[in-house]
Amino acid sequence: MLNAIEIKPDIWWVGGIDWNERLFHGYSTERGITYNAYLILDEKITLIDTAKATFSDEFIQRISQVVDPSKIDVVIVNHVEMDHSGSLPLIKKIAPNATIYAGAPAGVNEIKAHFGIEVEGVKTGDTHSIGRRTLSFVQTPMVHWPDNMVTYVAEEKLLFSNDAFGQHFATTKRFDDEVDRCELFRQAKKYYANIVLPYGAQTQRALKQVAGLDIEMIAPSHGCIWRSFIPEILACYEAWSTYQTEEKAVIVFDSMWHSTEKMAREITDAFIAEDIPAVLLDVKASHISDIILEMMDARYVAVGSPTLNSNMLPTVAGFLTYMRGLSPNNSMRIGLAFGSYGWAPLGPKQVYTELENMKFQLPVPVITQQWIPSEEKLTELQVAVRTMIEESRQA
Ligand SMILES: Cc1cc2nc3c(=O)[nH]c(=O)nc-3n(C[C@H](O)[C@H](O)[C@H](O)COP(=O)(O)O)c2cc1C
Repeated sequence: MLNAIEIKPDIWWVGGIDWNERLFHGYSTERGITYNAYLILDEKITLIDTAKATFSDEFIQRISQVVDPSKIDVVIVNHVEMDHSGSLPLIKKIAPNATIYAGAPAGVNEIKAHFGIEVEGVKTGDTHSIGRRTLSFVQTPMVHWPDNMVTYVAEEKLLFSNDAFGQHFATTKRFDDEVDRCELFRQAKKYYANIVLPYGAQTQRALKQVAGLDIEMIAPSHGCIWRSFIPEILACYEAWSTYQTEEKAVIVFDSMWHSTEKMAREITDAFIAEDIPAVLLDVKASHISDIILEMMDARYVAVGSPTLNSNMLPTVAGFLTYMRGLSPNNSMRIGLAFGSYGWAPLGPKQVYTELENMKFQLPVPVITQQWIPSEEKLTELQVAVRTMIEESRQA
């Protein structure tokens, strides 16, 4: 087993590593997950967050390598979701005299609802001395649950950021500069796209709140700790939370007999012909959480479905439902709906209505094709792409 790791003098990583989790509440986690918890040895022995219940054995073993777990005096619950709080009842049993703190009122109420445990509430601006160090709390509601908060230790210039700045990335390495940088930022972006995306305004507020803090280390509750690339990840969060897009097209489709696929390929080629990077994704082959990752910074999004039993294909509907929930501020994006049909073009029309409801700019009406795409239809698609690009350039 990987031992507890000292991340600063007397501050230890004691979390769990979930090497083989591949689907985490509908999010494909191809690199696994870590549940990070941290132990501070001070006059009051303090635990920052816990681990998913199924990882409580390794979590307790790691704490035991550093200190007798029954000696824990203080537990901070930055977030009540059970991947971080699942081992709280066990800690409460092992260290019954520990004082547990969570954000008030949401965190306090959620812990009671999950575990029937009464805890102390803290609010933004509250501080708690644990000896040589003082913990300061900043509530960051809806980044990504109502209870979220971060804990700052000024003496260490250390921010325990919980889910913010996290990545689903199982590794024996604990720091950003010890792992492949491209993979690290890809996983940070995928995490943002699938977890934090609906909460851009709240993330902006949280970024402003922590902007005044002197930070040399950000220790999230998932993945690697940031110490070498803090300005870079802060810049990413600034861009992602303000929904910045770039000249990039994502074409998403499903197809039974390749007609809609042929249309999707034509659209892709039309973007490439205009020197715009394009990504072609069949929803059968790509997980929706990866499609959202690709889509997050794309200015152009084309979605295609044929008609099946008077509807769009369920795979495409699933993707659109997922996108709707993540509400990625599509008003900055130019959309296109397309698809094939046999006798009534209801599938592509439904796609169009969905994109319209999600506030995409739609300069071109839905493009439908009865049965197999004709040469004229393929030309119409090329023209549509050029219209989309003009629309963007005029804005
Ligand atoms: C099981 C099945 C159900 C279909 N239902 C409809 C329908 O309700 N309305 C319609 O217009 N076409 C329907 N079609 C025809 C397809 O939409 C048509 O073959 C289309 O060209 C398929 O596009 P694709 O090659 O992209 O899959 C159906 C086809 C299949 C195989």
